[in-house]
Amino acid sequence: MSGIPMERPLLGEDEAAALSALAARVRELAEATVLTAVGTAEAAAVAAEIEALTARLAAGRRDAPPFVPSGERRMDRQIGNPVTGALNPLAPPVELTVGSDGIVRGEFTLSTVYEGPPSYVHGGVSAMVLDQVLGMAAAASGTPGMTATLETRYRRPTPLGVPLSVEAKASRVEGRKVYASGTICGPDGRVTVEATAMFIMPQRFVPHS
Ligand SMILES: CCCCCCCCCCCCCC(=O)SCCNC(=O)CCNC(=O)[C@H](O)C(C)(C)COP(=O)(O)OP(=O)(O)OC[C@H]1O[C@@H](n2cnc3c(N)ncnc32)[C@H](O)[C@@H]1OP(=O)(O)O
Repeated sequence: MSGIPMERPLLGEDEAAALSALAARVRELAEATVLTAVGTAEAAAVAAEIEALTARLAAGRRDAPPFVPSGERRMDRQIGNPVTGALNPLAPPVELTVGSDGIVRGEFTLSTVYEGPPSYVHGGVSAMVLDQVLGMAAAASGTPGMTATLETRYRRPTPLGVPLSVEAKASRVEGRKVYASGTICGPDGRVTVEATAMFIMPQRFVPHS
């Protein structure tokens, strides 16, 4: 069992917008931190200011990341998600849409905070993005589930700082199992990473089980 409660408070529109704007500033801070060359004294002074700002935010603390009321699909509500969540400074965030053809698509750019090999995206970050997008494709098929397997094939390096596209689709459903596949492409449209995955709806979530 997780130590984080399942029940979540729902954010209103104004609070979601304000906290998303805060997360955007923290994302900028993370990149500025990785790239800064201000010197040790200035870095120490900024660290002290950030410590004070963190204490201000922690003065009112929730037990778990909040949700927003869902749109058409329940999967839209996790605003703290590390891939798509506007509220999460660790998320790029990747904005995804689900087409009437069941294909989940998104465009995103990854900054230097996601660097693996110099000037390229970390392979684990690509896998995380694909896990999310394939998982949403599985959910869009009507059978959401937990990732049971995820296989990635890194065809060529994925560049940082340029627009990337990602898409995925569920290929088949077998009872509680859903199979999905997808790709990340560079700005030239060539595939950099391919993935296939299998998601399983836990027995406890099966209606009337
Ligand atoms: C659910 C709601 C989610 C909402 C999502 C919204 C979209 C957001 C997108 C989010 C995206 C991000 C998502 C994330 O990040 S999810 C986080 C990463 N994934 C996990 O933490 C999953 C951990 N594992 C489990 O919870 C359980 O093991 C699961 C749920 C996977 C199965 O436990 P369950 O008790 O249900 O299984 P069972 O024992 O009755 O077996 C049933 C069948 O499955 C077969 N099998 C089992 N495991 C595996 C395996 N690993 N590989 C291959 N096969 C496996 C098994 O042989 C059997 O086959 P058969 O004998 O019937 O042929």
